[in-house]
Amino acid sequence: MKYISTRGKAPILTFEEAMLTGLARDGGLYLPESIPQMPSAEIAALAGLPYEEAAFRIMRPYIGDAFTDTEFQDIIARAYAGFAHAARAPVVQLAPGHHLLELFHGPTLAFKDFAMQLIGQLFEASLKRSGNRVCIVGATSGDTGSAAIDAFRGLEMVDVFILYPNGRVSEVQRRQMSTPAEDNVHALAMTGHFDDCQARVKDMFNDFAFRDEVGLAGVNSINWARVLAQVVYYFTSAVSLGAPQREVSFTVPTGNFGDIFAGYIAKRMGLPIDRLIVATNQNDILHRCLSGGDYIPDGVIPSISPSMDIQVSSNFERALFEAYGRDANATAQLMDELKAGGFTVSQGALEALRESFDSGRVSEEETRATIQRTWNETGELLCPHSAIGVHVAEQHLTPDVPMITLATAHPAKFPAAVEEASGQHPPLPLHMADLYERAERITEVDNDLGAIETLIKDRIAR
Ligand SMILES: Cc1ncc(COP(=O)(O)O)c(C=O)c1O
Ligand SMILES: N[C@@H](CCOP(=O)(O)O)C(=O)O
Repeated sequence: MKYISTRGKAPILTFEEAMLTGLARDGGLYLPESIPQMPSAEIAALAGLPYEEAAFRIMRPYIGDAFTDTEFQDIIARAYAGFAHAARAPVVQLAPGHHLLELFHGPTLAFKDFAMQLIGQLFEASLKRSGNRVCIVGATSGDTGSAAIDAFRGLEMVDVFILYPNGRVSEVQRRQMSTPAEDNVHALAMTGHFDDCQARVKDMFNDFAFRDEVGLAGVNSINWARVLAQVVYYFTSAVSLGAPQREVSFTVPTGNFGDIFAGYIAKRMGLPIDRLIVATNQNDILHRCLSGGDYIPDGVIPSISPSMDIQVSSNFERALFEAYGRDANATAQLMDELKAGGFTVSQGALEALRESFDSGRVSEEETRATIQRTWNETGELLCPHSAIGVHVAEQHLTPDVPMITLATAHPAKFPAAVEEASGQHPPLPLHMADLYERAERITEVDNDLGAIETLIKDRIAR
């Protein structure tokens, strides 16, 4: 399996190379040159398998010869051993025809753990073999950073620098990033919002001198391996509700478009998915674009679902590449227009996007009301992001196709918002019970590329 860039001008890579690279050298994102198909009988055979075995069967065709089957199976087993639920990604019923896929049973309580714990193991195996070192730089609105720091803390051949928007993540998220004591992990609180952090990370990838000097790697969902790991739970949840004999739909709380794009890949592989529904908060650029075709960022507004406070949605580039019939020049042109302020999706590409995706936007008040109502009616305490998914899903329920809403984080990551909405205080799980007593280690940085690069080089040299 080979990987190509959405902008068509970067070297074609193997899985292992694409994983260790992150962003392509032409600024694009890597995708497999073709999407492997999973026949119905193979999908049906996933029923009842342990999550790890299903993950192996689904991801194996993408890996090429990077790892032997036994190595890959061991890597997957280690990745999910620390999850607090035997099913890893359990499905619970909220109402007739509406199900919740709980993706928050990993060590840092968000769906990011599914990919990040796996990538941590994949990087370790690959770097041990090559003897190379890498410097991971990531941007986070709260969850990617905590998951990355947990997955890579203490790894000898890896340094991790996470840029987060100062004052715009929840206290639990901040403490998850700032309290690990291992000196290979660094929480950098940057002035600005998430889009600024993500832009500086991309700038570092486009600064080839810096990139090559430090051995830059990325673990945001620009990294194909992140998306791949997230494909698995679309299959396991759909099969648990009767796929492939029966279609299902998914509603996905969306920001950077990585998670829902994984659902799109599952559909392209042959999983019978009817609709993929993008659920946004008040930072609704994706909903506006899917509704009218214009993609024009107009500034991030902080919300009670901070992880989705995003206006420049990285993975939408992958969706556009597919919607334009894999036309790399057209994709590159759109991304140039975005730098200059925004773009309009062509009518044909918009229709192609709408063949798979619907969308909805949820206000702050509706988010709070959904947390409260869901708690009262079902006893399920939702985090604000998951509540956005549930609210949008409820507007798209149909009698014949079961809906699965992705619950992307544990309510305990956002206790203030959840308590205000429901009157319930979500306690931290035992392994994090002393989080508020642990010492924090944070470096404040300005939104200044040169200064951040210098800081990273200095820390690595120590
Ligand atoms: C809790 C939570 N929900 C939803 C999202 C949105 O996911 P994506 O960025 O893959 O669209 C994020 C951030 O990525 C998140 O942390
Ligand atoms: N919501 C994310 C933003 C980064 O997304 P990613 O999936 O591209 O890493 C976060 O919590 O950091």
